[in-house]
Amino acid sequence: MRLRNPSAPMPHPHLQLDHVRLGYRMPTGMHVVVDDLSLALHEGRIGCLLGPSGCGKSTVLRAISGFEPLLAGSIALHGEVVATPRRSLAPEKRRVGVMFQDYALFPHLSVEDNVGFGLRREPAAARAARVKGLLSLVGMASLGGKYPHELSGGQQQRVALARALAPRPELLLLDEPFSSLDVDLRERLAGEIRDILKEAEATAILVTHDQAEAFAMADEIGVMEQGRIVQWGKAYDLYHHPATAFVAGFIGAGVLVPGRPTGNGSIRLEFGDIDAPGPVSTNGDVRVLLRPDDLLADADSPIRARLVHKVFRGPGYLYTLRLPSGSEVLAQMPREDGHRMGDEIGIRLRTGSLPAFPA
Ligand SMILES: Nc1ncnc2c1ncn2[C@@H]1O[C@H](COP(=O)(O)OP(=O)(O)OP(=O)(O)O)[C@@H](O)[C@H]1O
Repeated sequence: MRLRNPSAPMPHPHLQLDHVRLGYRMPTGMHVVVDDLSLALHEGRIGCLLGPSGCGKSTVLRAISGFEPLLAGSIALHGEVVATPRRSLAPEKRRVGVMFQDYALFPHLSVEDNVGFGLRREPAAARAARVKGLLSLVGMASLGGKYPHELSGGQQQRVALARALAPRPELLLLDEPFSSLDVDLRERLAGEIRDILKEAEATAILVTHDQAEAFAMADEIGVMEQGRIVQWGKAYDLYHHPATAFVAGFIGAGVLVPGRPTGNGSIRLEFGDIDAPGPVSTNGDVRVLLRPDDLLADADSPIRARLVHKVFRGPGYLYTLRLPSGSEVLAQMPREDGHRMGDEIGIRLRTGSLPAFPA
């Protein structure tokens, strides 16, 4: 592991986007799809742009790799500005590698030749050594002679990763890399690919609409909504301290329940008071984020809710509970406890404070 002298100034971010605006020219005029987007990623970090379909994630990746002109702002790689609205360094000069969702392996080339494809100008011995090292890094050392159609989806994905890493890109971009794999494999492979990128000391940006993938792979995540990053942070903070109601709704399961600030630092919910997460205006109702793990079953609790839906989730059950007002909340219950549909269950809150947003 490389250690940094703590008194040395922080180096330039490896990738920096400042107030970037991007759009497409339409017959009706310019259609802006990304606006005022800024981010900074340091060397060796894995960042992620996470957001719903159409929010502009792929457009940002194309701008970083040099295939989308900027309408405003700038992009810098390792402290060097590579794009502004007036000038743009050619994609092949940026040393940015891209790995797409469909792997795009060459079907007529063996695994080894696929991985070595970007190294054709290197001397044969150096090229062979690099290919061997990469195949071993991605756990495919014995499969170099196979052809893509002989491999599983996960294996093809590893070959695609080795091929993208081969020319030692300054930055690796991963565009929805797991979307063609089934859900179980996706999360496992995301974790494995994270380990490989860390081992290779690569700096990478992943784009995805899948939160599990983002959480399994990224060090830091930017949640995008309609062309803007609405929150940038670690998975834990996005989950527990969402900055907006949109982030709260997009990340993890949960329900926004109505609440009313009492004026003395707490918020009144239908089933009791919670501490306000910070200064909350008393003039107006709020919505409070309640995650399934915020509620506990408690037979002695005076707060009663009716069980209207119950799903087995392996480690436990996910209950949908209807409160007397008719609003519904989710509750994660640890194991079978004999509750039946329609039962009235005593519940209580696990935590004293929950995120709140203006109603
Ligand atoms: N070539 C294009 N011409 C015109 N509009 C485009 C073009 N490419 C994308 N768009 C529009 O720009 C917006 C952002 O698209 P983009 O592909 O960046 O989103 P995304 O978040 O990557 O979505 P997805 O997850 O579905 O790939 C969308 O409204 C899309 O319709």
